[in-house]
Amino acid sequence: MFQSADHDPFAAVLRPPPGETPEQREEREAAEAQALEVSNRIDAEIKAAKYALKKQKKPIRVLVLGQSMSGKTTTIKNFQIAYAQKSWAEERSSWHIVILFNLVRNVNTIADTLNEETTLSISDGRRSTLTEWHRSIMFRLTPLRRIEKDLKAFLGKGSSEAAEVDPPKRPNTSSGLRDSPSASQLSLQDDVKKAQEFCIWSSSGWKAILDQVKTQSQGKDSQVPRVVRTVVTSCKDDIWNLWNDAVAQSLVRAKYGRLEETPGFFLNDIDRILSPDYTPTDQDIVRARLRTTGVQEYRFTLDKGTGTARDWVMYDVASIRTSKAAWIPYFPDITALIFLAPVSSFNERLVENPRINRLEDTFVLWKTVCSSKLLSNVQLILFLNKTDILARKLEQGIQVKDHIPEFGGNKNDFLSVAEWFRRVFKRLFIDNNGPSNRRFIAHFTNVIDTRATQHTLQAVQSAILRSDIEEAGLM
Ligand SMILES: Nc1nc2c(ncn2[C@@H]2O[C@H](COP(=O)(O)OP(=O)(O)OP(=O)(O)O)[C@@H](O)[C@H]2O)c(=O)[nH]1
Ligand SMILES: [Mg+2]
Repeated sequence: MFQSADHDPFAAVLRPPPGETPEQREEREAAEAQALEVSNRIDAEIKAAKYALKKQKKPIRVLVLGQSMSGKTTTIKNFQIAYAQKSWAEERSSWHIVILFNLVRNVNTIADTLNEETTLSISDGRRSTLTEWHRSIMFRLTPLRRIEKDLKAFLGKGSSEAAEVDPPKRPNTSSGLRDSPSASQLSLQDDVKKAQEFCIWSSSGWKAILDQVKTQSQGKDSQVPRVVRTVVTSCKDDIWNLWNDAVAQSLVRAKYGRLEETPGFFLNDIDRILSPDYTPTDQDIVRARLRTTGVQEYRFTLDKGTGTARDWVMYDVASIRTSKAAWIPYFPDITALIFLAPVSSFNERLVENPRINRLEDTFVLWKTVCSSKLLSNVQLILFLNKTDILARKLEQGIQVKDHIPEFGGNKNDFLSVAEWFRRVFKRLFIDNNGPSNRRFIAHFTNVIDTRATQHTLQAVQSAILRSDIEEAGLM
């Protein structure tokens, strides 16, 4: 209800005193102005102190580690979906060209297999399983060779797999990495030399590549995405017919197993991807494949669930295979390490060294991480990843014991196998953890399932924050 000035206590206080002389008025106004100035100064000081405090609050640093193709970058994409929606939305359309590149590679992989069959049949002196129909389709698909080459040039290093390129070499850069190891780490000097490659390459992360795509799409190379779309669209029927041909499928299966389960496979989505109004979905983006080279740094502000915002820096550490942990001293102040173990790889061999089983290689890397004294205060979080592919392989009857003899006569169903793998990782953790009192934390994941992964990330966030608080001695 309206109150008259007579009943308003503030109006009463602020009203000039009755009978105030002009001198008294001047004096009063000067005092009021001074009081206002002091109040403004205090406000500014509080603001500056708050800002300094915020700046002082160190970000939480998380290493993401695992062999090539284990799902490190895909895990970080999930963090971006959860905590950096704006930049995720901005990048969405740029993924289109990466997805087209993946699709073109799928087609050329099939064409390579068919070419091989032609060569082999000639050298074996037998009749090829291919017909004139195959040959004419392959002829019409030859422009896709040139398209793949152009796209590789357009997208840069990340578009070639590790086996296709020389190991990266570059001088060290800054961005949160230590310039040189401390005195206590001098024994690692030799390894450190080899670790030159573990520097942050701002030029090869997916963000840098997408920025480049954006810039090039506006500049002189702007015709590349348009030409790619036009050429691929003109080949669409041939691509679809070839992919659905029984002879081609059996040759591809004999060489690669199920091509549709390999990373960056988009042939079954060709209609959708080539439709004029196509925009990549979250699912398409997490399935797209771009290799990471060197070490990439990603920053997020995480505030969901905790009430207070906190900056996180995540390092996507690619190209790590060495069991000598030369790279460790380069990452100071790490709170947690997310380790990606692709459990579906139990029947695969390393591309770089076909004598080594991929999962056994992961066991070795995990052991190195668990036993590292430099990481002894770092909370380890294990993602037993690619469980969807593991389940499919076991359903197809692939026997774990044929590839990992220690598995022996255990049951070959998903639950038994997954639990057996978890126990192996846990045993390696316990045996190599030393005096550290950190807990064993493991999650079964399929990081291309963005919904399920969001739940895992919440648990991961809580575990990491808890570890950060414990380290600060607040618990
Ligand atoms: N089906 C399935 N695919 C996955 C999963 N995790 C990752 N992928 C796919 O596997 C491919 C490789 O994943 P990345 O995240 O690029 O692997 P990475 O560890 O970053 O590999 P590098 O950059 O070579 O070190 C991508 O095409 C992903 O979509 C998973 O849990 N299930
Ligand atoms: Mg990567």
